[in-house]
Amino acid sequence: MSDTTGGIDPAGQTAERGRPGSGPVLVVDFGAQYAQLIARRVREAQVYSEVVPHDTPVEEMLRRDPAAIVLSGGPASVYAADAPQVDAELFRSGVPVLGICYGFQAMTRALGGTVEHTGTREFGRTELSVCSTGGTLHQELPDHHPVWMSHGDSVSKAPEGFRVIAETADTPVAAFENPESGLAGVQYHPEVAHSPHGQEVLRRFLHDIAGIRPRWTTTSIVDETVAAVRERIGDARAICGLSGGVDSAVAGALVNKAVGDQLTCVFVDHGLLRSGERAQVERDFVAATGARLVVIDAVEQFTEALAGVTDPEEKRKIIGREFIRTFERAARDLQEEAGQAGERIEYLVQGTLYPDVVESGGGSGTANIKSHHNVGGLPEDLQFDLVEPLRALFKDEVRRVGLEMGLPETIVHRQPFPGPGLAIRIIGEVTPRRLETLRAADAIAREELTASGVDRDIWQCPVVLLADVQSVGVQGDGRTYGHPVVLRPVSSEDAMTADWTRLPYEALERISTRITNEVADVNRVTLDVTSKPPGTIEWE
Ligand SMILES: Nc1ncnc2c1ncn2[C@@H]1O[C@H](COP(=O)(O)OP(=O)(O)OP(=O)(O)O)[C@@H](O)[C@H]1O
Ligand SMILES: O=c1[nH]c(=O)c2[nH+]cn([C@@H]3O[C@H](COP(=O)(O)O)[C@@H](O)[C@H]3O)c2[nH]1
Ligand SMILES: NC(=O)CC[C@H](N)C(=O)O
Ligand SMILES: [Mg+2]
Repeated sequence: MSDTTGGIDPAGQTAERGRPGSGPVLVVDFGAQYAQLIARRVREAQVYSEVVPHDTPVEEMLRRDPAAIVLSGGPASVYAADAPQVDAELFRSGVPVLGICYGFQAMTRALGGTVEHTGTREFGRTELSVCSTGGTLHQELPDHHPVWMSHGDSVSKAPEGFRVIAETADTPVAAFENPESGLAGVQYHPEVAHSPHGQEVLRRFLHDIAGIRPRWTTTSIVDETVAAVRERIGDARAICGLSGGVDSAVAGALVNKAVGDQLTCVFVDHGLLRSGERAQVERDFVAATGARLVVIDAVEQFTEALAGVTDPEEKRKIIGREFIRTFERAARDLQEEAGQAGERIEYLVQGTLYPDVVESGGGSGTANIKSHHNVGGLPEDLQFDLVEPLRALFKDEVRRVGLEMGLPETIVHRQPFPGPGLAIRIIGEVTPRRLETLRAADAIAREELTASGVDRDIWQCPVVLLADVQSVGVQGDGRTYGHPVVLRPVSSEDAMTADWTRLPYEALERISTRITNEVADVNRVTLDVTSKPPGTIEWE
């Protein structure tokens, strides 16, 4: 992925002990539930971090000049025939390594210690006893404190040269370290919120054992990304797909800062937008950034391409393709405008975030849940070079970068709206009439939610039109046979998981009454009370 990031690996996270490592902290993913969470916690300790799959060869990892490596947990048993292994070469490279759970066990095995299936299993909250020999990882922590466990195998003997620094009632080797070689491991999960001292343990490893200077701050993200983008784009020209959402606004602002008016932002009106969206984007973004913006009318093109299509993945792929065709058209127009002096526009900037990548099946061994139009929905014949400076980050991280760049709260705290727009909120074929119905219902819901002051409590509230479902109603003493809409209010930190928001009944009542009174084809309003997982936020 490094070739599409626009290069946000910060330089200079050097290990003070003269070890290599001006690159990121690499989290090696052994199929963990929490690999991204580890990377995120490392970034919270102000050290840049990215996840790599466990089958990445050691030489390839070392080529990135990692500041340290964290081996994640995973479902396998280290001694199973097909269990993913750690190449012992890694431990000879001098790069500091922290093993977590499976990573701890795999590290033990690679270094000559013993892992056993002892029959003891620990799941959930477990009390950790810090050994009297102390150790760097648990320095200044209480002698007994809770940690989160999830394992069936245990380390029964630490490798030679390692000091056991913690135990639990059932696990005699719950953590070890060899700080002189920059190596340490823990059986528990320091990355989860249920290990209340976990962040301190990670910090000890990164700052004290690995000797990395904490310098990944929003200021450094901005400076380093701007420098990397400037180097990547050089004198060339670029366009940025701008949606009015926070991700593309921040990506556009970063690139604008890097290359100024070599960048033109392109907003596509595909006819799948919400009411008033186009005008709002034209007004707010230009006012906030001064960047150059062109608006392309592609309503007819998208309407025709989507005619007759009902399958969600097919819709997403078509939308991804048509977005790119529209960007190509915009690039051609801009080149023609510039006349002979204008060179080909090679770069396309997108506000892609990590959740878009992982849901599109772009993580290591992760399933394709849905093809986000800007990742899994891209056509194979894509001619642009992608510049995606936020590709490793989560939205709350991006919001902090946006604030650092001085973008207004109206943009930074805007609720997300998916690129495929209302098309993935009409269950069934997308037609102009159905779009109009949904647009009207959505406008009412948004208006009422804002009026009841809950905008900042919810992540977003899609309104979904069940266009292929009809139900009988009675309105004005007459029978109606209309469509239901679904309200899907969710709360979330990063869209990877979400809960349904308990909205005030009064707000729900006003939304329901107004939609059924004011929107002709809708005679029923329902509420989606499903968390994610098992549901997703959007219905398609
Ligand atoms: N109407 C549009 N015109 C141009 N580009 C778009 C449009 N919609 C989406 N994109 C591109 O697709 C990317 C992904 O969309 P996505 O909705 O995830 O991000 P966003 O709109 O920037 O932020 P948010 O998630 O807050 O809505 C955007 O960052 C942008 O580059
Ligand atoms: O730009 C986008 N292109 C897409 O194809 C897309 N699909 C979902 N989303 C948004 O991503 C977040 C997670 O959504 P799901 O729980 O439905 O997967 C939610 O915020 C969704 O609104 C998209 N955004
Ligand atoms: N969460 C983990 O990494 C578990 C490791 C290993 N599968 C065990 O059960 O012990
Ligand atoms: Mg959006």
